Amino acid sequence: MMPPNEQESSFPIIPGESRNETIPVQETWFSSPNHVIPCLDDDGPSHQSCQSSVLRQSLRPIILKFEELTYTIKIQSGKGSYWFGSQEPKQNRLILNGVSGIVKPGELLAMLGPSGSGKTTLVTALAGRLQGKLSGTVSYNGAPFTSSVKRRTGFVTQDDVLYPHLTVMETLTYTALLRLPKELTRKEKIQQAESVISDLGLTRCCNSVIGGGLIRGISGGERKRVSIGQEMLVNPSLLLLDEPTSGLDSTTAARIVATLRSLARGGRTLVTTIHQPSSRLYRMFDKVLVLSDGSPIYSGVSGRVMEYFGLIGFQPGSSFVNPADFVLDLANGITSDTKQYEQVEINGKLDRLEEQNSVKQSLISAYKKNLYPPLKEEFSRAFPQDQTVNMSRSKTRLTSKIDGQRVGGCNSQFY
Ligand SMILES: Nc1ncnc2c1ncn2[C@@H]1O[C@H](COP(=O)(O)OP(=O)(O)OP(=O)(O)O)[C@@H](O)[C@H]1O
Repeated sequence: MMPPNEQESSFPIIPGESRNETIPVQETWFSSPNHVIPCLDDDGPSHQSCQSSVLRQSLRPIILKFEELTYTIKIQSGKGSYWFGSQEPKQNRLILNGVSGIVKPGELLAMLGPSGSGKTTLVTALAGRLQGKLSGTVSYNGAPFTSSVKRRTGFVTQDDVLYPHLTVMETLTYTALLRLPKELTRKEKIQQAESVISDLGLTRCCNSVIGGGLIRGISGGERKRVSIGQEMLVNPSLLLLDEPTSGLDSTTAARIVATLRSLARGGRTLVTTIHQPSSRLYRMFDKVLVLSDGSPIYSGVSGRVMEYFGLIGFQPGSSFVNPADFVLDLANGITSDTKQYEQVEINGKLDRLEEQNSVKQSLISAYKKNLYPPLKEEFSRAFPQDQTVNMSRSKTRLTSKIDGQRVGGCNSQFY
């Protein structure tokens, strides 16, 4: 990890590009999104759920912190007989490479990246469910994953498992009866299920069967909302979701993300992976983490993503671009200069792979140089007593020139 130079701007200028050397960093560039105000008394969209003091008590704010997560798997080379097993030695494959971030109660973090970039692997690791060799640290309020954290964590996987013969109401009622604390009466548990059905807009289909396989049931979007509802029922303090909007129309997707944001504003910590959000969805995220082949290229406030990439020399082709499309292109190594990739494919020339890899590498280096040091400082501020992370308290400062004046201290609050 290269510490940025104290005296000069640490934003690299990409060689070969006519990029601006003066970096207009604003003082507020690293500040937290000021609209994020967790309110522990407001229970998000579910006002009825506030009725239960037991559930309200179960909401304990969780600061989720993950640092330098690296995950490697061993894979067979593919040579050899399928039936009798390969004689080739297994090879290591790096799935996550030095991924870090911090999410606080009241915030919604979206993980973006191309297919196969490691989003599901990362969210599974944060949910404490990843098998295999994971290095780095994940902490919940400065402590490791415990059964108490597990009880307060909800995880909505991409492939939900629901009983096809039960109705929506039955599914959520049975979940409530099974998962809610015994201090609640049966009536209160059923009320909680009804409240979640209403919050998630499932009233219209609450008596329809889930379906699946040969049984026709509720739609894919409704099914996804039932899965989210199952986790919402227990009022988790930390809610992790893998692709909650995949396969949904933009209105339903926006409704789900708005619900997630409301849940966050109610004092919860929300993390979701998302494949290709529209700009409407993107605006609802507080923070984003962008992965490229398992390595981070951005981790921070969502509203500053365009500014950051602009500062390191990557501008979008037009001023009206969806930030998500722009960062996904970058994560694939595609810049506005190399944007003629459609043409490239038509011509059958895929020899731009090398160029794309070099763009990815420069974005990964820029992240390490510019974003990781202030993030590391934020870690030490969030939990100075944290024993789970061995941090070097480097006094790195990002400095820049604005109109000839040196502006320092931008490391103060990236998050
Ligand atoms: N157990 C495993 N065995 C083999 N490959 C794996 C395993 N786990 C993850 N991978 C590989 O790791 C990479 C990241 O997978 P992951 O599912 O995390 O990506 P993703 O960003 O969520 O993709 P998508 O958006 O398509 O769901 C993929 O290339 C995947 O094939």
